[in-house]
Amino acid sequence: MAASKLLIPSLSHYRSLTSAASTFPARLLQHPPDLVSWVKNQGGFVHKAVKISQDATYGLGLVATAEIPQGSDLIIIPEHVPLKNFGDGDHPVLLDLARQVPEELWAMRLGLKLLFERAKVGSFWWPYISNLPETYSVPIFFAGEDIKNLQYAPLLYQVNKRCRFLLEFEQNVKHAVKDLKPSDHPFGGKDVDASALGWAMSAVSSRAFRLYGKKLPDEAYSNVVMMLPLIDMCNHSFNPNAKIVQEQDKVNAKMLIKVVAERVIKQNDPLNLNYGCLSNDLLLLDYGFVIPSNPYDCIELKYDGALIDAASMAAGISSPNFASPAPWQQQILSELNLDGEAPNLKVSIGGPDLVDGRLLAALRVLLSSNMETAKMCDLDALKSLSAEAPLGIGNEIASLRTVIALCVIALQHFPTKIMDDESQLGKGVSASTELAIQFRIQKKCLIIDVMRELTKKVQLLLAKVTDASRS
Ligand SMILES: C[S@@+](CC[C@H](N)C(=O)[O-])C[C@H]1O[C@@H](n2cnc3c(N)ncnc32)[C@H](O)[C@@H]1O
Repeated sequence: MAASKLLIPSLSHYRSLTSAASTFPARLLQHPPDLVSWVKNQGGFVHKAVKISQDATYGLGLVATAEIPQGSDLIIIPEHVPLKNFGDGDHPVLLDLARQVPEELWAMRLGLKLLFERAKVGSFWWPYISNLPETYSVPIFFAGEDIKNLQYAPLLYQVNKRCRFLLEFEQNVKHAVKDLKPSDHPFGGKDVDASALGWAMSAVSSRAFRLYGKKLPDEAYSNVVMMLPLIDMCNHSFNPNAKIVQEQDKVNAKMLIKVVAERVIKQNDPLNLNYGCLSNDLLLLDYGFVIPSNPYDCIELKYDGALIDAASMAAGISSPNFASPAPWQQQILSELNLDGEAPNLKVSIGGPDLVDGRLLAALRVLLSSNMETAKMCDLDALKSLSAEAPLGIGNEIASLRTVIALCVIALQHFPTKIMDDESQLGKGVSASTELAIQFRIQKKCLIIDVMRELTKKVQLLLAKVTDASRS
């Protein structure tokens, strides 16, 4: 839903950690060491036709300088090269701080290790770290105005949460290191403020991969988050030409991490990995970019009887009863976890399913007056948009029209229209304002696309009703 007025903390007023370099995107060192050579010197492999290149939109990336056959190894890095989380023997103060980080902000844990290595004189990973971007385009660094420019409350909530965490964690870090001798100081005596913590968290969230770690007693593998030097120069595509593979080295049984060509890669093609089937919310929060027409993007709504009653009435349904369901309907809502002791009221519109299955099932059931049919119907069929009108065509038309009306309400919550957004973009705005406006344009386009798709479905159903009444 669109944003209400919130007091939004932001890290934008914090001074950058280092002086600005002249190249885009600025790196920690203006002339960092060559990463390809470093990986090779560490016993790694880099295909001779793979080079680092610069792109105006994506920053640095990897590109093929000649055609590369499908199945070729592109990069191999040995086990000691990835930057991983602290182990038991590591700095006790940092281990303790890492334990204070909530699970959902896992990137901060590895971020502490990254800051530790960044501050350490002679760090093994300095050739890698010095190649990292100096700044990130994630919304925690947006000015307050640009956070508001996102116009979408669930994302504002997440940005707010991250900013508050970083401001509080800054105090914890300061407290933890204040009485340490210089030789014990984990950051070489350097001040680590919320901006430095935000830099590290963003470096990790935008570049780390979740891979297999150690084999567990039950023969499964643990999950480990790692930063993969050079491999993390690959940019993202939902239609990637490369993938990451883990393999055991035949010589010393150590784990190798490889990037392999998934198909023929033509000369001058960028090497892309799929970072995951992520919504624009996650892409923006963790990586600082959005994908136009992202098939995994969606809008989040709260399942709320009064809101759905309003939507149903707007859709022309005479007396909907979402706010006061019958006991048998309430029973099905509980099975959908939309009612009961600890319901999950978060539902979504958009993404591959178009309409959240739980929302669709609830609409179908609450708009049905036929208890017997509804109770007999399989829950999976009720949740599936591709199931052919499981509770009848009239019920299906009413359900889909209600979703369309919910879309209209969601659209009305945005303070500006797409036309306004586009004209603002046309005037020339800062990079973060542009990103925020692109984000909200994409959300609005998504809603309109869903409405279009559902309207088509309603029209097909209406045509069926007309055909049936003629015959
Ligand atoms: C793993 S790094 C890739 C290397 C990075 N481009 C660099 O300059 O170091 C991920 C970052 O690359 C950029 N990026 C990757 N894929 C992108 C895409 N499809 N569109 C826009 N930016 C992208 C974003 O800044 C993202 O945070």
